Amino acid sequence: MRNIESVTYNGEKIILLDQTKLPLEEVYLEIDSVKDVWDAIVQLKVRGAPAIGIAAAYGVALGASQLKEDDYESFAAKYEEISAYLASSRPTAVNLFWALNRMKNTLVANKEQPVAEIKQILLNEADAIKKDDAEICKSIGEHGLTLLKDGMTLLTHCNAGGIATAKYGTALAPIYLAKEKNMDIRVFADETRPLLQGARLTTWELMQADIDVTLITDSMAAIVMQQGKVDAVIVGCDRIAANGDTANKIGTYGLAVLAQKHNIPFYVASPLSTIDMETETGADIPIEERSAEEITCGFGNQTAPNGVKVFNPAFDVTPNDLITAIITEKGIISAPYSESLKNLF
Ligand SMILES: CSC[C@@H](O)[C@@H](O)C(=O)COP(=O)(O)O
Repeated sequence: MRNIESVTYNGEKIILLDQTKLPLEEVYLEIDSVKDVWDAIVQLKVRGAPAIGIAAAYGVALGASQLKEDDYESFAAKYEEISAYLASSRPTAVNLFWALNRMKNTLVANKEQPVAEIKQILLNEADAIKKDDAEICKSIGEHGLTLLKDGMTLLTHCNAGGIATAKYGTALAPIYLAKEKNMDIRVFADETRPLLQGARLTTWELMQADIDVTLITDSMAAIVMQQGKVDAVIVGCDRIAANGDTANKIGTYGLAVLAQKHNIPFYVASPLSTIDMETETGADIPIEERSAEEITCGFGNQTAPNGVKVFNPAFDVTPNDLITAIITEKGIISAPYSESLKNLF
């Protein structure tokens, strides 16, 4: 598998794979300001819950490294401002807040160190978050692989692959590991309106790895399931509430309903960093709403009348009773999720 890094740090700048340019161009941005990290997250140049967390961790570490304050109190006050700013970029993926929290804990744990030292410790912590994520994704892949059999066809939505994480992805990790074992796994990739993460990113990633992928529009998921062409659905997620309700890219809930109707298992792949035990149910998960133009004028092509009213939620919530199992780095869990999730921590 080609190692495509969506987020790296070269000692001076954050290097981001610009996911808005894919699949036509593989462009890497060199970022040296917190504002540019914020913009990249908002504009989905870097996207996918774990990758957003990694980018925010590097963002806050980079911002801290540029601060002039050399006493801890004033340094920490400025640090808080940077962290709060990055936290305001996108509301749904809990990994953003999880990563900023881990960084803050590192700051506080090292408050007795000289500020110059703390700056390096923060950069090291961002590196550690990224390194951990690659290992976590591999482990999700290993657990997920136990659910796959040679010859299976999976359906996935959005992009929960390597470029949405440090490596391997979450939903795509078992598929990559199956490929390493020469298993024959086929994938239907939903286009994923309106920003086409499935069409642009998942197909690109899987084709790079020589995995058999077939692109369908979101509205074709029903027919491929009805025709018996799908053995399981596997998706990533942006936040799992304490009762197992799961927020993921808009359209995921509909897929889960369809999967139930057709007796197809519906799997969610999730690192523990995406599980939010402080959010009780899906109703409490903040759902990002994005601009009308993403629907009326997608990729610069106007497809709706000027002034039309638009509703554009970026995520929906799949109720826990539609989820066959959640695949984590610590193993596969199933209902009742309130108990099985609690046992993971
Ligand atoms: C491993 S990525 C999991 C999720 O973040 C992914 O499925 C998803 O919904 C991404 O949405 P996006 O808006 O592209 O950031």
